[in-house]
Amino acid sequence: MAAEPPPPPDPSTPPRESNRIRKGKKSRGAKRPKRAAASTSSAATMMVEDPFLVLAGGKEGGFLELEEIDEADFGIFGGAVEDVGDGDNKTGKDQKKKKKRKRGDDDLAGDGDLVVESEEADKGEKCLKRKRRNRKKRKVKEKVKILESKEDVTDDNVEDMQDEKDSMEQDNNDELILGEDEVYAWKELRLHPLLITAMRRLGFKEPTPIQKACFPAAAHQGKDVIGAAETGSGKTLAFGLPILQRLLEEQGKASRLGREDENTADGSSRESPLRALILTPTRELAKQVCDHLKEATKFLGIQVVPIVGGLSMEKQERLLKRKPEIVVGTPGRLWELMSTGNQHLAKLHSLSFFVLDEADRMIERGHFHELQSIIEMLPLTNGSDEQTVRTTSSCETVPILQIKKRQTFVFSATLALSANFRKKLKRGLVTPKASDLSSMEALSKQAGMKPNAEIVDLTNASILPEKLEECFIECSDDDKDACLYYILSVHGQGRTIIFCTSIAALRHLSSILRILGINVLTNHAQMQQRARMKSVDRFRGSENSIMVATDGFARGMDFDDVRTVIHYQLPHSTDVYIHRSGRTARKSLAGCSIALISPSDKAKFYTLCKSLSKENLQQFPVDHAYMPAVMNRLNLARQIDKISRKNSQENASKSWLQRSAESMGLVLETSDSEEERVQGHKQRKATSAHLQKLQQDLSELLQHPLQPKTFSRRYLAGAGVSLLLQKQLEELSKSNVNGTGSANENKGSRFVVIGQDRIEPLQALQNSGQEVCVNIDKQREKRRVAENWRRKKHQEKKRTREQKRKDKKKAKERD
Ligand SMILES: Nc1ncnc2c1ncn2[C@@H]1O[C@H](COP(=O)(O)OP(=O)(O)OP(=O)(O)O)[C@@H](O)[C@H]1O
Repeated sequence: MAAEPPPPPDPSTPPRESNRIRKGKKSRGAKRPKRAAASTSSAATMMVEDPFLVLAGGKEGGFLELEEIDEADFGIFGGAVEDVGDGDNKTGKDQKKKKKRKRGDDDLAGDGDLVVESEEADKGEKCLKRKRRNRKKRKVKEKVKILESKEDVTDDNVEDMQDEKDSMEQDNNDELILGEDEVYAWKELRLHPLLITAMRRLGFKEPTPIQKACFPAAAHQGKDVIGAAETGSGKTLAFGLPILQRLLEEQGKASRLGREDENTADGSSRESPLRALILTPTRELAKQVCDHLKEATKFLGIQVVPIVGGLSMEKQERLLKRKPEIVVGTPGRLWELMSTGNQHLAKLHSLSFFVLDEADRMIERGHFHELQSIIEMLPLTNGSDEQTVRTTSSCETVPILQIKKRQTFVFSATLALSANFRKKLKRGLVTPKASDLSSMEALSKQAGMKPNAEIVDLTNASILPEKLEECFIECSDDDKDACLYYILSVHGQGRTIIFCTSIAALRHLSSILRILGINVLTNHAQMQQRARMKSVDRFRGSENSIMVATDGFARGMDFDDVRTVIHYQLPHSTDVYIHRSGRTARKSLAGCSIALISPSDKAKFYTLCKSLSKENLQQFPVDHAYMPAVMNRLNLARQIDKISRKNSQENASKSWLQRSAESMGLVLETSDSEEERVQGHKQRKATSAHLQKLQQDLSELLQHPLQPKTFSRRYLAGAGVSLLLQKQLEELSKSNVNGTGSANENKGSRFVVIGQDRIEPLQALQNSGQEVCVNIDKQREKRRVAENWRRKKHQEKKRTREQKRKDKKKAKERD
């Protein structure tokens, strides 16, 4: 097993660097992405004291404690727990601001000041309000939890709970982003009023095409749905909203019939049966779908819980005891709980929705057995449309509701159905064997898909996001690290995902990048589930975070504004490439996907381009002047990595030997002679000194921003001087005028480093990317034409030479 990556060489190492202005035309960067703008002015003021400060990278992401993750998952009202931490500090600041405002009023500040102050006052007030609300919500949640855990719920308690819920609803109204008349499109769909409010709160003005296409069939006509649309198109709510609509309609019916009161009085109001079971192929996706649905069900009193492997089973059993209506999980853990007789999961007769998300992935090897077992547990769906469920278990009463037949939703980013699938379904011709889940058709049929299912296929030839810009860099296998480091340190701005196909490559890469002072997160199948969830949360938490992940991360994960996706290794299939690239350019934002192509990747790459019908692709512009500096650092990092790995492997095997000996009650004796021991000691000392030296050298290099070979400290380029640079120059000249004349004393030896804001990969590509033909057939044709031309030329030359020789010979003979 590979050792854990070693820590970075020096904690003081600046995490990431910025370009510097240099002589020549390369100072592009006049256009800046919006997000960087906020930091510009503060960075400029920092520069005079410590020019390198402005070069420091982005802020670290919030590191969620496990308990926090758990709380966020399992909130009663379905909403994620809002950030109420460090409230004291912030409140303190707010109070200070308030005082300041008061003083400002008294001092009768100028107009501009007043505007700023009143804006601040508004902000402060909003902030306080939000905090009060959060505190209140927390209290309510705690109270509800306590009440629910009590076995004897009294009428008073129930009334209290209702009051608190009412006040939450009031809060809900306060949080609305959109006005009532802005959500006309949802009303047209006849979405439940409470869901419309939820959409207003989420700021979702209108349904996405897949939601619009699925909702009427699923919610109003009660049909099964097979849905396919590009990644990031809102598939979660496409199946989520019909589920919530029906649950809310049934709640409404029940309360109209006065049954809710009855149930509440006997304390079983929250003991609802399982109504929707959503299966996802990965744990991360399950958590994401769950969080997304929780967002939508906030204030609705519908519980959604995630059931995934890798987390405590006891805790999940406790969660299921709360009888959540919606369970989102992965087949493995769900089946584990079902097969051990979990009562809530066993009540599948009450199930109204069975959902398979990312179904194409689900049918890949690995999930077969559990998926098959779960599907076999499902009651048959061909009962009557309206069946009354009265089943009771020994200890619980299932509310008597008119439960319609179960609906099946199968969603995916790609749709691999035969042209006559619907006909086959209708005629009952899709008759998979009991164990056949190898295709979407067989899976859909086995899951109970009915013949009148709605098939919504919004995929088209190019299912990659519209605003995605794809490009590639041609390099040797060995240079992939260098290219990657170049992108991250020269351009790297914004959230980035680096995809590897193998865990070994991921480990190597993340270790090297960390040694180079780039703080990367990792996510792969051999990590502990909690660690994976933490890394996802940290990735979400910072807008400059970098994730190195394997393909498990490629599907369905939804992050705000991932700016760049880098394919360090090419995926094995076009499908995975689409999913990987689809992590960026979501929600109509632009994004960039860069593939690193080594000679051994070429054939695969051309096939991929062909299957995506791409004739030309842009080449990412790499400024080779940076490469010597990149290679310097990389060579040091590789040496450090090699030594550290060797050391940690030795330590691991030594401690294993010791542990084994101890467990057998043996004393470990070394067979080494005294001389060998001394020799070994000396060698270790020398290695450690060498390691230290390497680390020191690297950390010295990392203290300076990466410079191109042609960089001159004496001259500034006139063109393309960015706003940040202009401000820094202004500051610099001011500080010189203000009497820090000592700088002039020794002009030759002193220089000032000026931070240039970086341009992100997408912008670099747009500025100077070059289109290259990636159609292998065309390339072959071109090569053949060129070859023919060369051959012809060669023959022509040969003929001329021959002719000349003959002419000479003839001339000689004549003489
Ligand atoms: N109607 C809407 N309006 C605006 N944003 C929406 C709407 N519906 C969903 N979203 C947002 O779009 C993003 C993508 O949604 P979702 O994760 O459901 O996409 P997806 O199709 O499942 O993607 P993937 O195939 O990658 O899983 C989410 O952040 C979600 O909040």
